[in-house]
Parts: sequence; C-alpha cells; structure tokens
Amino acid sequence: MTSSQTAILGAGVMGETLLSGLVRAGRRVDHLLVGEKRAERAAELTDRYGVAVLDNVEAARRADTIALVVKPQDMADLLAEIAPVLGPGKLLVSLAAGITTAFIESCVPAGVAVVRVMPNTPALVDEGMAGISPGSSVTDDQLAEAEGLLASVGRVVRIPERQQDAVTAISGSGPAYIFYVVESMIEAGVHLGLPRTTATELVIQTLVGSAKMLRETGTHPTVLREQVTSPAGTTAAALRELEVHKVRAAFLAAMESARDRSRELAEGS
Ligand SMILES: NC(=O)C1=CN([C@@H]2O[C@H](COP(=O)(O)OP(=O)(O)OC[C@H]3O[C@@H](n4cnc5c(N)ncnc54)[C@H](O)[C@@H]3O)[C@@H](O)[C@H]2O)C=CC1
Ligand SMILES: O=C(O)[C@@H]1CCC=N1
Repeated sequence: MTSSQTAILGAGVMGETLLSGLVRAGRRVDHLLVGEKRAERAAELTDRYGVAVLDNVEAARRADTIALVVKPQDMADLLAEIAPVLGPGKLLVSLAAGITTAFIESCVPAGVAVVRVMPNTPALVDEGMAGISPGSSVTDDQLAEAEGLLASVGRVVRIPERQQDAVTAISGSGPAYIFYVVESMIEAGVHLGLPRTTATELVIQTLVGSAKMLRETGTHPTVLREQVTSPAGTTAAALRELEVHKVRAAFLAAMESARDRSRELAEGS
C-alpha cells in the first residue's frame, strides 16, 4: 500500500464514491485529503470517514496524487487555484467528463503528469468500470498509481484518449440507462397489477441474474436472448413491440448524444 498522500478535490457523488472505495480498500485515512467547496458537505465527509478536509491549495501542496472530481465547468477555476503549488512529480487524475489531458496540461506547469479517467457509480459497490488514458508526460509508475485508485473499486481498461467520449457515453453514463430500464419495468409490473414491492424484487433479481449469466457464461447476449424467446411465445411478442417502438435505435441515438455532449464539455459549454 502506498504511503504517499492522495487528495480528492471535489467530493460530491463521484468524489465520495472514490473516497469510500479507497477507505474500503484499506487506504489509511491519514493518507487521504479532501478539498470541498461546500462547508456542510466537507463536515459530513469528516464525520463519515474521519478524513481531513483542507483548502484545495493546501491539499494539492501536500499530496503527490491529486484526483480532480469537480464538474467539467469548474475545472479551469480549480486548476488556476492549485497551479502555483504544482510541479514535476505531481500526478493529476481527472475524472471529469469531456476535459482533455491537453487542456489540463495547458493550465498547469510543465512536467505535471496528467491522467484522464472515466469511472462510473457502481464503484460504490466495488463493481465500477473505468477507462483510463495517460497525458503527454506520465511515467509507468504514475499510470499504475492512477490505475490502482480505480482498480480498488472495480475494473479498469487502458484506452486511447480519443475513445474517452465514447466510453463516457457507454459506461460513464451507462448506469443511468440501466436504472431507467429498471424503473420502466417496475412501472410496467405495477401496470399489470403486481404489488410494487413484488415488481421491484422481480426486476432487480432478473437484472442481477442476467448480468451474472453474461459474465459467467461468456455467451453472446444475442444467444442468451434467443434462449428466452420461445417460438410464437411471450418474449417474441414483447420484443416485437420494442422493435416497433425503435428502442434499439433510441439507444444508439441516446449514446451518440452523450458522446457529443462529452465533446461539448471539452469546449467549456
Ligand atoms: N456522477 C457520475 O456518475 C459521474 C461523474 N463523473 C465526473 O465526476 C465529476 C463530478 O461529478 P459529480 O460527483 O456527479 O458532481 P457533484 O456536483 O456531485 O460533485 C462536485 C463537487 O465538487 C465540489 N466543487 C465544485 N467546485 C469546487 C472547487 N473549486 N473546489 C472544491 N470542490 C469543488 C462541489 O461542491 C461538489 O460537491 C464531473 O466532472 C463528472 O463529469 C464521471 C463519471 C461518472
Ligand atoms: O452526466 C455526466 O455528465 C456525468 C459523466 C458520466 C456520468 N455522469
């Protein structure tokens, strides 16, 4: 376990997800620092984890690895604030959608290592999926350090940075699409007359079971779907309606839109 200090600047949903994962993974709380603009949120995190909350500049000065977990729109101001205490040897790990390593490098002194990551919220239960890409001056050890932060809360894949907007659209935003499908199926169950608690249990266990089949059998989803679809049966009737309502096309359009929005965030809008 590393003995160096890690700072998390911006401790909202994703910042706390990373913080809690590092704590669960056995990272010593006195090796973790938090910078958080909202005082009441900072107090909440100190209460919950016993972690020290400092101002951003002090946290960035003390830490070797600095996770940037503010909204993309807040990134330029945060970098301007901490740039004076950055220099070679510091590692910045950005979790922000859209923001490129080139942009971050342009805001900080030369020689600062920058790694771009796109995580997702299932990291909260150690089932996260993260895509990770190094900037222009990252050593193997620094990339491994950044990878280790995310590996403590799930899986990590190294990807070329040009794929980050697509990764954001698929796995970064992905849990929201799954939760949306789950909500829709529960509502449908209620519509069909099931008690809400029953519908909820049926849908969640079906989701978990299906996910486990995908992972454990390694069978292609098309084959698994065909196995459920009896000739002239109930599933075929349902799938025909999904095709009529262009659900597959809607998923493609939705993810293209997320990819495009990630690109726009890079331009500060
Ligand atoms: N929520 C998610 O599922 C995912 C979020 N992300 C990325 O993580 C980043 C954060 O997103 P969320 O946690 O959802 O947003 P959030 O709004 O919950 O958290 C952002 C936090 O940053 C704090 N903050 C803002 N400016 C600050 C500053 N200058 N210094 C210190 N703290 C500051 C805010 O008070 C807030 O607590 C975004 O860039 C987003 O693109 C990436 C993948 C998934
Ligand atoms: O919605 C967003 O912009 C962030 C990035 C990926 C998931 N949540």
